Amino acid sequence: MVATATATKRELDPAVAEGALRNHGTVKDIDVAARRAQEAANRRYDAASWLRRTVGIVCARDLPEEPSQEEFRLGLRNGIVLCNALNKVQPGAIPKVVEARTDTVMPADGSALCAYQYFENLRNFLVSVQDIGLPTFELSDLEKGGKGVRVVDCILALKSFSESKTTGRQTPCKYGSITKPSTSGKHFILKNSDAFMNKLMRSHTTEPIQKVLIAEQSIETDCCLESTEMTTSESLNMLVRTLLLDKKPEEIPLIVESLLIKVIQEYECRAANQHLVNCIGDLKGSDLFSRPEKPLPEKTSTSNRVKMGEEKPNLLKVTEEVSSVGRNDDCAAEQFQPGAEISIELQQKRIQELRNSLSSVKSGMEQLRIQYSEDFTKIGRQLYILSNAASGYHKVLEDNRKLYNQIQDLKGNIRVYCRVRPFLPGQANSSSSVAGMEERTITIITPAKYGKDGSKSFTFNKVFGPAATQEEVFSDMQPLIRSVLDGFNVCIFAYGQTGSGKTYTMSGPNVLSEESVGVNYRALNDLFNLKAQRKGTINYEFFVQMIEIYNEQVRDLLQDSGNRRYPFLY
Ligand SMILES: Nc1ncnc2c1ncn2[C@@H]1O[C@H](COP(=O)(O)OP(=O)(O)OP(=O)(O)O)[C@@H](O)[C@H]1O
Repeated sequence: MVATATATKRELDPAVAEGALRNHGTVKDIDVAARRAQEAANRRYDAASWLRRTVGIVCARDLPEEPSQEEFRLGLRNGIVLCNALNKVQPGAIPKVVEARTDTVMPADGSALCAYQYFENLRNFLVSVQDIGLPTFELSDLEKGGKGVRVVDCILALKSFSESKTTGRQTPCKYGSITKPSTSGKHFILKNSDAFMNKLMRSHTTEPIQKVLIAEQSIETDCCLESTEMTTSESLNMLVRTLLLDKKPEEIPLIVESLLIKVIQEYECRAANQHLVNCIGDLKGSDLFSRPEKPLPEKTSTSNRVKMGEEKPNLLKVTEEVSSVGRNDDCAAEQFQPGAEISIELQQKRIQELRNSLSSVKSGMEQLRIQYSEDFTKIGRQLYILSNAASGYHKVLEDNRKLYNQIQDLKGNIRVYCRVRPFLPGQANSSSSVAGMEERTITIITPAKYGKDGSKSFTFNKVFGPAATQEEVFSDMQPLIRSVLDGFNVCIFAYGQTGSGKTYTMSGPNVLSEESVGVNYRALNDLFNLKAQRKGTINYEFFVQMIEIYNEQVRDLLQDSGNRRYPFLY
């Protein structure tokens, strides 16, 4: 009980304990609080003592043997003692410890070092401790209002680890509270929680409430996490009971209403803070942990300006204070308005939609690019084939021309055909001098000589009888027309006595039809058709000349005036 009394004296103001006792009216409550405070103090002493032994009293000069909670925090907040202790336990765990300058005069709040210095130390310490697998704490736990119990737990776990290394036995860690510290949520929740409690204190400060809260805070910060949660619940119950204790029944609904309003405001503020933290975390990623933690706007500054002992028992004052808290909560109200949060969410949603659209457009463009690429490849292949075909076309054409004309030569360069015209009208009863016709031979009856009839046979390339059509006659000489366009000279002419049918064969009758047109028209028609067929490869020009040879005179039949006789003068 002596140790208990000492610890209680260090941790709890007697007035607080008295106030808690008076307001709660139960000895049991204060006993529990005192016991917890004693346990917390003992563990803190244990941790401080081990640290001093481990790093030496010179290094741990700022850490008393039996430090108060504040002394404990100030002695460790630069991280030098912690880092050195860890290096003793685990040599080389922290390669570089940022030491404090000896000429620096450390003020009461321990801010002699720059923030980054103790931040680097503490961060390196926490990372190393976490790597070992020991429980860690939050950086904010070494600030005012932080949960020092976590720091104590961490140090005692390190102590156990050190002892287990020394003895070679595995010592179960009984102080595990945070095996992997969160760098965002809990930290800010802690701040908000403090602000919330301060608001309540400021709004409803009566001496008993202050005392209860001070006792509760002292207990809360020095107990383990489970105990803390339980204590918070109990403190809220006590707070509410105390608040409503001396109130008239008709005042209670209004008080409860004002409390609920505050709770809602607090909740919204926390949600906004959490959302902002998440946004920053998304933007910076892991960079969040690598930078010094910057505390949120100190919402308790307003409440700190309110004197703790100031009594406002009047309900109107309470209500006014509640609303003034909402107004004066400057940073939170300005930075984390619900409207701003909605706007940010809306912008994020739109950005996401734009990203989705951009992604779909990109994929569409990529598909189009692939499709175009495939099409171009196909076209290229076809073009290559066509190019090869075009380059080989003239060669093939030449080969074809040569082969074709060789066939014509084999058929004979000079071909003679015989055509027998039918009897003209009015000659039906006349006797024919043709004795017989075969495909290539015609037999003519010769006049009687010396009283004896005779016949004579003639052979031609082909013999056409009276029934032969214009088309049949032309089909035998049609291949020669193509030879003209291959560069060969061709001559087709008719020979025979007057009235034998030369004009009819070469040109046709007086009244022309498709079937009756003669060789000239058909040949010209073929020439123009072949020219059209070879339009893309060969260009032909046609010239026509018509002459007459009569009585040893040559005349140009297409000359309308001037000299029509040979030699022609153009
Ligand atoms: N194969 C035929 N079928 C029907 N009628 C024909 C045929 N051959 C010639 N004739 C007719 O015979 C007549 C004489 O023919 P055509 O004028 O062609 O003879 P020609 O040899 O040109 O004579 P010329 O040397 O005097 O000019 C014409 O009336 C013609 O219509």
